[in-house]
Amino acid sequence: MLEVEGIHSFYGEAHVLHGPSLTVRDGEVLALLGRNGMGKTTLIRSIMGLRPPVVRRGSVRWKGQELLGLAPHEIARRRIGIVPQGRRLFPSLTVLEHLTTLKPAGARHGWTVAKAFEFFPRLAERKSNRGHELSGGERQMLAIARALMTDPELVLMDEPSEGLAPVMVQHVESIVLELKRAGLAILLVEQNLYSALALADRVCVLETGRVVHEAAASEAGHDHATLTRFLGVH
Ligand SMILES: Nc1ncnc2c1ncn2[C@@H]1O[C@H](COP(=O)(O)OP(=O)(O)OP(=O)(O)O)[C@@H](O)[C@H]1O
Repeated sequence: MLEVEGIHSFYGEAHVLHGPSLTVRDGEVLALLGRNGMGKTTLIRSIMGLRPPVVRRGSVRWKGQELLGLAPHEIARRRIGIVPQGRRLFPSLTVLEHLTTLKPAGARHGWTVAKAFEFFPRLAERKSNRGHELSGGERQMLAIARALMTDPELVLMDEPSEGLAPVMVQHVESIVLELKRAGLAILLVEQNLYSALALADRVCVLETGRVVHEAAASEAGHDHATLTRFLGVH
């Protein structure tokens, strides 16, 4: 279980997160919603120990242990993976190289390269292609496959469907559901409300760095007044 409690994150003197708290339970998908600039990416980066921002107060506990103050690679070693906003791939590395940077090709346990290729057959076909040669959808699959190479129990996904064609958005949704079925917990930042409601067990709305609403996804779907108020959807 991940427990974020009252964290305050800053970019220089700009105070962006004003003490949001949330919990991601084992094996659940929690969708983090909110309009642009409300602090979703900042929250993901704060959990993963990425700088900037700087977290000045609060706590991020994973299985009861404090993560704040640890470096991102130490957090990854505790089995938290990240699919960052904008994918963050290396243009000159091949698909295979992206995966083997994190886990040797001969590894036999957990998410191996072979298992990733079975899960993403398209990546197997493109294994010798470099990052810059991949389509948007292939890049997103690679970003997800790379996160899986750390054998995570929790994956932080920052807008995995951003900029993808509708057919790829559906594909990414089916991947999220399959990972959930495989037992992973997922904290999913998602701009598309309907996608979030279809994938998540619970939703949490962030507004100017504060959690302003939390609900089961099944209830949130019927609560148009709240959604309109916080997200501007109709
Ligand atoms: N590196 C940075 N330096 C300074 N301010 C930043 C930086 N990154 C984000 N911010 C500011 O922090 C606030 C929250 O941004 P953040 O990217 O976390 O929002 P978001 O909810 O993820 O939005 P989006 O959907 O647009 O990514 C915004 O006001 C943004 O301008």
